[in-house]
Amino acid sequence: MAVLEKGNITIHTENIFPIIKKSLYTDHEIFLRELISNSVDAISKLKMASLAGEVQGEIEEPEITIRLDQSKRTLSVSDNGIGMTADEVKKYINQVAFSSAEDFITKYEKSANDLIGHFGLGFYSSFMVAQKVEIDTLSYKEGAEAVHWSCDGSPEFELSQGERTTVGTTITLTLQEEEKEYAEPARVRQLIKTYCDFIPVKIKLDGEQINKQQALWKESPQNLSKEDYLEFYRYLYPFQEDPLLWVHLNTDYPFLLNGILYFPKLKPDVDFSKGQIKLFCNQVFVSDHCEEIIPEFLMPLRGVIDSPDIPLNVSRSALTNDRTVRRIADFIAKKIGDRLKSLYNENRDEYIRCWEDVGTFVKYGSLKNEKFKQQVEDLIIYRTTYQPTPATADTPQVEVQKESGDAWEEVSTEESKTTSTQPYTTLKEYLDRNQAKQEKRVFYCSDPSTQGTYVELYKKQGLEVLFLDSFIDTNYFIPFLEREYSDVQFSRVDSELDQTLVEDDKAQEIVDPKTNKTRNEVIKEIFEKALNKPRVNIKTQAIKSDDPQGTPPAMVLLPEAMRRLQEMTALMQDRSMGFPEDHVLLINTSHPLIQNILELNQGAIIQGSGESPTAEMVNLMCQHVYDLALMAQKAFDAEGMKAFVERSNQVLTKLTQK
Ligand SMILES: Nc1ncnc2c1ncn2[C@@H]1O[C@H](COP(=O)(O)OP(=O)(O)OP(=O)(O)O)[C@@H](O)[C@H]1O
Repeated sequence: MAVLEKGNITIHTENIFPIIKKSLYTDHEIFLRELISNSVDAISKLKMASLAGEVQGEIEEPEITIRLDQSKRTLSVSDNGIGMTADEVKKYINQVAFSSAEDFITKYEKSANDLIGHFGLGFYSSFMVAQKVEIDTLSYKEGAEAVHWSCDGSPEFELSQGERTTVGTTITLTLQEEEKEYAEPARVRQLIKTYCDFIPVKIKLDGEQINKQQALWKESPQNLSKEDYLEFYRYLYPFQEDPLLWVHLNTDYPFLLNGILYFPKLKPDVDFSKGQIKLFCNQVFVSDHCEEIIPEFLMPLRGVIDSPDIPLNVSRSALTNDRTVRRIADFIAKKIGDRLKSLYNENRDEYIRCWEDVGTFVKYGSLKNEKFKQQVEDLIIYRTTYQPTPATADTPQVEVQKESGDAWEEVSTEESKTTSTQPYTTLKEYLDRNQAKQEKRVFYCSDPSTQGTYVELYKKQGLEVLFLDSFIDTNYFIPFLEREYSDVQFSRVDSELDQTLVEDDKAQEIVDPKTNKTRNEVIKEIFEKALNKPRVNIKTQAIKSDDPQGTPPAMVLLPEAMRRLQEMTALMQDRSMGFPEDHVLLINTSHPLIQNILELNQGAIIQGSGESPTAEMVNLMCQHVYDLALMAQKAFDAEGMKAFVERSNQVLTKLTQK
């Protein structure tokens, strides 16, 4: 075999190999992905040359073959791509690759950990696992001669005449002893499945094709069915619930990007910081972590993004600041917003069905990203007590933007086809509808289980209440809404009773001629005396109702400003907020029970003794009324519960005494 050239690789490669081997790549296995990517490139280059009429005759069906020999510890990757001439080997392997490797090393020597850890050295990453690398190649060019190149990891290479007879390239690695696993068929199959499953060229091992998947994101959405998208999701995320909806991304300007992003059903402990989107580059798997590419608020999404325009051989911090990456992030966010808009506008029932999960995501996105907020602010809906009748139900008009090449699909179930029973509204609709009655006030409920009584009361009086009862609502979204709608007052249903709920007809009626005290004053005094709790602010109001028996005799209120101060203090001290001792006890003077207590108390006064059985009964009743009101707020501790049970028994005994 004639040696064409023997020489030293000119750059300071003594420094390169130890670094390649040790510090740059934590995952040695990626060498195989690099070799296969090069083969795919070579195959597509040959195809292009053929289309340009540069290749004589038909080209073979593209194919990559992997051969393993465990006894010789070799692995080879063969392709029937474009091949290389001796000059090209000199240019692309000896010079270009080494010089780019040197640039690379110079740049990252000091901060090897700052590397994205993928791509960059391409072909030379083979030296992470090989003690010797050989290239056998024959160019497609007319008259080209086969070339053999070999390098044992030292700065010396050898270029000689080769024996290859078919166009293409074979790279053969003689593996280092500690890397011999890469000659095992099972290990190689697993690597191909991870990195190269979606590659559009057949990869064969032992005569069998080992990459099988169709890269669905590269297909035209028009040719895909709902089942195709679901199947693909199930393949990517096995044993997970089906996604709620998805968006197929397709653009080639100003950057090339394809992908399919799915909205999964959110788990309550969703961690917004960890992404599960898979990043591909030309159908080769790159990473499960695209935190630098995807805006944080899109992290709950799943699926695939494939873009050769995402720079992969730069540091993570450089990636975050990269202009194209920022544009890609904006593009994705916009597409997600468009997707939600179209669903909102075209299938509101379906939108509502997904809202519980999608809503958290949309609200979080609005908090995090101003542009996204502007896009979705009219799409944020709230569960409401309002019951629209078909005649008055107004469907808000939302402009829909559509671009060709995008396809929207969603999972529709049988139940979603029936009209939703839970009414939802936007804030704008709420404000418009209630302008006359409530002006610019929004009543909301943050916990239906403890504020149910209050919600009922508002509802009966025709006041509309919104439910802002998710974790994100109470902790972040309500303050956000208050900032956004600074002219609107948001009050929780248990913060105070709206004036429309009370009547003051009887309030000023004098009931004690001796002292000239009004009915309300007397009731207040009775409770103050019976409860003896200076931190509880007792108020008296008559709740308006056609059926006073149906209203609560008393309610515990937590005025908005006071409650927030307490919440904030608790948050700052990093403790959960117990039920505040300072609160308002509102006595509903129109309730028959309060009326009875008043009359009972008057009887006790006539007897002239505070210690009389009647007076004692009044005390017990007042405490009981207070406890029942607390109970509606779930504000009982163990002590309180014990006292309540004991007193209940006492009251029942007294009532049943002959
Ligand atoms: N199987 C192959 N067939 C033909 N040419 C090849 C093959 N493998 C490598 N080459 C040539 O060698 C060059 C250097 O390859 P290398 O993998 O180092 O870098 P790259 O592919 O250009 O970039 P990347 O860093 O993205 O891998 C390629 O650009 C190509 O011209």
